[in-house]
Amino acid sequence: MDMTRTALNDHDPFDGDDAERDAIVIDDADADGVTYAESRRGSDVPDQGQLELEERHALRRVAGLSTELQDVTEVEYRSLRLERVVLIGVWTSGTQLDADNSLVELKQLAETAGAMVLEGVTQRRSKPDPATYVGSGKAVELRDIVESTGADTVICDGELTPGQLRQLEEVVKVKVIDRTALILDIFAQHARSREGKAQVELAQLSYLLPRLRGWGDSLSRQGGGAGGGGGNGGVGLRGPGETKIETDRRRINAKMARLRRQLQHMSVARDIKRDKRRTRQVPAVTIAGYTNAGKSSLLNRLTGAGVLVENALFATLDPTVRQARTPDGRAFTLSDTVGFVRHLPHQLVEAFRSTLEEVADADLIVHVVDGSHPDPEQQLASVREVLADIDASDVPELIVINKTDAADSTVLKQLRTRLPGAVEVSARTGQGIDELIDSISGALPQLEREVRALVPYQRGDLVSRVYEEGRILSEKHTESGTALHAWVPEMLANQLDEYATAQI
Ligand SMILES: Nc1nc2c(ncn2[C@@H]2O[C@H](COP(=O)(O)OP(=O)(O)OP(=O)(O)O)[C@@H](O)[C@H]2O)c(=O)[nH]1
Ligand SMILES: [Mg+2]
Repeated sequence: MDMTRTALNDHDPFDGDDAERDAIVIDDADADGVTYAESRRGSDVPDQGQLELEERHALRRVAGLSTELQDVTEVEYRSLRLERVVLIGVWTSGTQLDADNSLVELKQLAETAGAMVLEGVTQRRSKPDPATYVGSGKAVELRDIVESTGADTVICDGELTPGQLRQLEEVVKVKVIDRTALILDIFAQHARSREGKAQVELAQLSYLLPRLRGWGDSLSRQGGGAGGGGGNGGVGLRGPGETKIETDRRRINAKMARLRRQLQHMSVARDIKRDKRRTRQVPAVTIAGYTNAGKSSLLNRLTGAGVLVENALFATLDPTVRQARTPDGRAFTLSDTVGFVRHLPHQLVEAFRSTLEEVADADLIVHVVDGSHPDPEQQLASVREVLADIDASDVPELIVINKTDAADSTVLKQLRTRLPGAVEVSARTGQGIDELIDSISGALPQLEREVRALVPYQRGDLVSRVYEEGRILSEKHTESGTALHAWVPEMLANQLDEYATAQI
C-alpha cells in the first residue's frame, strides 16, 4: 500500500529525443513521382509546420512573465503557469506497469504544457480518497516530496472534484491541478484558428464554472507574490467574496453563451463546405488516432501537406484537409485532426464536437496506432471509445500501425495477430506507404456506375468532373465531342445519361 516512486524515464519512448524535435517536417522527397503526391501544395505550405513550431516555442519562452488578471475568464489559462511539478497518481486497477504508463503519459502532458517534472509517485487504493484524492497519510508524504524538491505545483492523474483540489492544496501547500486542467491548458496553448480558440475557451469555462470557489481560493493564495508559497495565513480572507463569485459566474455564463453562438456560425460555414464536397462525391478519408501517433506525419508523407509535426501531445488541434489521389487517379480528401487521449476531458469532446463530427462523417477512418508505444492496444481502445462517443463506430476503419522503424518486434508481432488487416508503416522512413495507399484505395466506397458517353465540347465541365471524381477507362476526341468510357459516381452518371451512347 506504499507510495511507489515511479521511475519516469524507464520506458519513456521519447527520452533523449531532442534531435527528433528538430526533425519536424518529414522529408517528402521520397514521395516524388508517385501519383498520390500530385496533390496541390499551396504556396505557403512547405514550411508551415516549421513556422508554427518556432512560433509555439517562442511563445512558450515568455510564458513566465507575470501578468495581472484582467478578466476572470482568463483565470484558468493564466493560473496554470506550471514550472516545477510533482506528479501523483492513484492506481485503482490494472497492473503496476499500467499505472507507470499512465504516469509517463502524465509526464509527457506536463512537459508539453511547459513544465519540468521533478518526481512522480503513485499510490495503490481501491478508490481515490473523497477528501484529498490520495489518502491523508500519503498527502503528508506528498507534502514532504514537494518541500524537498522545491516544486510549485502538484498534478494529479485524474479529474478531481473542486473539494479534493482544495483540500489537497491545503495539505501540500502548493497549487494542485488535475489532468483535465492540464490537457485544457495544452489545448489553450496550441489552439491557432479562431474556431479552435473558441472551442478551447468554451471547454475551459465549462471546467471552471463549477470550480469557481476552489480556484478562487487557490488563486488568492498564489496572489501572495511571485516566487514563494507565502501568504498562506489569509486564505479565506483573501478569497473572492460571494458577490464576486456570483458576478464571475454570470460573466462566465454569458461568455459561454456567446462562444456557443460563434461556434455555431463557424460550424455552419464548415457544413456548407462539407456538403459541397459531398455533392461532388469525393470520398472523405480522415486520419484519426491517439495523440502523438504520427497522424500529421502520415498526412505529410501522403500529401506533402507540410503540417506541423512535433513530439508533443496535441500538436494538432485544427483539422487540415488535403486533396489526394489513388494510384488509379481517383480523388479523395484526406484530413488530419485532433488526437485523442485516454479519458479525453468531456468538456473538450463537447466543445470539439463539430470538429469531431467530421470524423464521424468520413467514408473511411485511417486509425493510426503508434507501434513503438509501450501499450498500443490501450491507445487503440481509448480511440475507439472516443469514436463511439461521437457516433463514428459505423465508419469503416483501416488500422495503420505506424513507427515500425522504432517499434519492438515482439510488440509488432502481437499487434499483427490481434489486428489482422492492419497496415504497417513508418511515416518517417516511408516504409509501407505504398501498401497503405493501396489499402486506402481499396477501402474507398465503390464507384457506382460504368458509363459510355459522347459529351459535347460545350460540356467540358462534365468531362473535368469525370477526371476529378471518376476513373477513365478510355477517352477519344471526336468531331461531335469527347467520347468517354468511365466509372463515375451515381450522381455524375445521371448527368452523363443525357449523352449516353453505346458506340464507345
Ligand atoms: N520513429 C518514428 N517517429 C515518428 C514516425 N512518425 C511520426 N513520428 C514522430 O512522432 C511524433 C509525433 O508525430 P506527429 O505527426 O506530430 O503526431 P500526431 O499524431 O499528429 O500528434 P498530435 O497532433 O500531437 O496528436 C513526432 O516526433 C514525429 O517525428 C515514424 O514513423 N517513426
Ligand atoms: Mg498532429
